[in-house]
Amino acid sequence: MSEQEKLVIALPKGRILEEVMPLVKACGIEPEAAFFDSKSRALKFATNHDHVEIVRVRSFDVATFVAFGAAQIGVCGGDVLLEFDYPEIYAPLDLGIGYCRICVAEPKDLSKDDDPSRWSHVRVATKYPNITSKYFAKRGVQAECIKLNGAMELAPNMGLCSRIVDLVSTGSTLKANGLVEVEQICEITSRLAVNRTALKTRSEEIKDLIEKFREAVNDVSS
Ligand SMILES: Nc1ncnc2c1ncn2[C@@H]1O[C@H](COP(=O)(O)OP(=O)(O)OP(=O)(O)O)[C@@H](O)[C@H]1O
Ligand SMILES: O=P(O)(O)OC[C@H]1O[C@H](OP(=O)(O)OP(=O)(O)O)[C@H](O)[C@@H]1O
Repeated sequence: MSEQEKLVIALPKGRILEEVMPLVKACGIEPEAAFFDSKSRALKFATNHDHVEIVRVRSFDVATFVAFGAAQIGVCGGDVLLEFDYPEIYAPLDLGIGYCRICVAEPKDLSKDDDPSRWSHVRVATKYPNITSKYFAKRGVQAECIKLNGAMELAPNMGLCSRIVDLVSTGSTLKANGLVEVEQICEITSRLAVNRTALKTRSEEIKDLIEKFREAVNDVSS
């Protein structure tokens, strides 16, 4: 079988991977042993199906691989899908994993006398400049975004800005860095991401896989 004909599934190598693998297994897909070997430097893996391959990439890159058709299907956080907003991606299924929320946070001391409804301009450190700008634009607030790729919680303490927009789950990272949540932008879970062209040209196999994931999600939640 040529590489062209293979169905490529892109999975995120971070924290979601552990939660997504039971779903992949429930779909009847088992990656080769190297996938589970932390010493392996391989990035592309065969599976128990000749025509199915798995690539393991960074969470943000899953969306890019799927949008450009390098992978036909993938799993990534709703935060990533919102940030890129790729028209080429169809995200039909909430997988019910990777629960978190996108929030605006600021130092505890600042929050005591702060009133977010009076903001007209904010400088924000974030990994999500598009989500942040859109959110504040809707409220008529001009957002100046400083793009960071991690450790956003450091920014207010180091004079980069007063506020951040980041993912919050337990809240312990905010707390450990003297920050408090002042607004919630949206809730996030991980979703199945499908390339729209592939959905048309390889409709049967992709719809079949979406259905398998749907059943796996239902089985887990029932
Ligand atoms: N604290 C959290 N709790 C629950 N889900 C989270 C949390 N942080 C991130 N997520 C979800 O998991 C996804 C992947 O996050 P992860 O931390 O594994 O990778 P990353 O730091 O965004 O990317 P990378 O490490 O590849 O740069 C996020 O896009 C989000 O949907
Ligand atoms: O509310 P909590 O449960 O503390 O989780 C929130 C933290 O989790 C994520 O960071 P991650 O661990 O992915 O690190 P990074 O984004 O800095 O790489 C997010 O960016 C927050 O820093």
